[in-house]
Amino acid sequence: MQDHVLVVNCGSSSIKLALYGPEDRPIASALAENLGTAEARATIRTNEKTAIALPDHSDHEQGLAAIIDWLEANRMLQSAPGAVGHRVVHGGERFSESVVIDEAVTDAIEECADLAPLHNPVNLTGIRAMQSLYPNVTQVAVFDTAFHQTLPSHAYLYALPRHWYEDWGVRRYGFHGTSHACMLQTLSGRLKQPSRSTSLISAHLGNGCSITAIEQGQSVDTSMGLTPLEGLIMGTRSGDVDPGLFDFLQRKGLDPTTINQTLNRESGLRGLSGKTNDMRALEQASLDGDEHATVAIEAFCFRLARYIGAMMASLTHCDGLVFTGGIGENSVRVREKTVARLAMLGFTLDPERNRSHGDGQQGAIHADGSHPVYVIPTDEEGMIAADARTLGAQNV
Ligand SMILES: Nc1ncnc2c1ncn2[C@@H]1O[C@H](COP(=O)(O)OP(=O)(O)O)[C@@H](O)[C@H]1O
Ligand SMILES: CC(=O)OP(=O)(O)O
Ligand SMILES: [Mg+2]
Repeated sequence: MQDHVLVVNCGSSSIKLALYGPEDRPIASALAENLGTAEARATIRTNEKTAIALPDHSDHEQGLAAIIDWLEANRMLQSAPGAVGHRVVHGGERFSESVVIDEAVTDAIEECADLAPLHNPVNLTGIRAMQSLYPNVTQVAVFDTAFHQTLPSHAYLYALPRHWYEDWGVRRYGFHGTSHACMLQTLSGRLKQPSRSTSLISAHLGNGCSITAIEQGQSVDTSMGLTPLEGLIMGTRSGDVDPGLFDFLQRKGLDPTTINQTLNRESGLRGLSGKTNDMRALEQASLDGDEHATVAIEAFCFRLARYIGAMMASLTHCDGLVFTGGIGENSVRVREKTVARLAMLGFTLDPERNRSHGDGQQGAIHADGSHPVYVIPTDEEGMIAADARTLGAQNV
């Protein structure tokens, strides 16, 4: 298929959109933020960055329409795209690969909304908006959960009454699968070996953070669970807490919705620092002597190191520990502090390699004699575009 491909990732109040040219070359990306508020705005990056005006209180549909109008007016998209790929966060147990969206698929995404109330409803909004803009174009869903459908039952079952799983689907699903799959693909390419022979630990550290053990090309353990709240400390999410906390807080007078919102939006780095969820800002604050910022970074790295240790127990072999996502690719300090705790497991960084690969370029950063450690940029949009193009071509 020689057409353009659009990739759409709808968050609760934002849209990330990427436009790919005929040879899978990224041509433009757009970010619309604060949707539904008076501060709604969008920026488009091509060779340069352009801010575009959005009507007050623009919703997802208006935001998408404004971005697409701009791309058309600036001749980047001269006709309808060949396919649109959508990031869908929760696919439950139903989807182990990307699919062409039809009514049965949108129904299934809606059924999973209970499991990802912050993500799936807005993902559907994005799908419906693009269906109404481009009714004749193939729309493809790419699920964060799909790559983790290989998890063995000992890894995905919680130690809870069995019927909660059987009746309600209470199990660990895992997320960021597209990014972890990207790490598998990139590392295999780098090591010049097939994916099915590659084993690694992939740490995706963005606003959401998760870590996955991949054994011979398959996800065998991961830190996120029923929802994207479990596991590592994240920008605004707590990660693991004692389940006894819920009863305690309810007895303090907090209702379940408030508790859930607080764990998702006011916790993690933001909660610990009392300041921000932005790792770069925290690093600066810590250098300026802010003790809460220093503790937040320390806690983040401590939890991450513990999880890396746990993931080692899920593997029989490890071709590498891989850091990715905005923090994983860019934070020299997080990598340094985390790996410093892993000497007993055979990981040591080379400080100069760690620093020089801190600019987001792919590369090995371990000291000679250490188990391998890599920094590899993630490309979730590129992976989604590739699936959309393949399925779009099969669907003409
Ligand atoms: N140079 C940097 N040093 C430290 N942290 C960084 C740097 N650049 C980006 N980050 C952090 O990366 C995080 C965002 O990651 P990103 O993968 O872009 O997020 P998202 O999950 O929304 O795609 C933020 O905490 C940001 O501060
Ligand atoms: C699933 C998830 O955590 O997504 P994000 O990192 O985009 O918040
Ligand atoms: Mg990202």
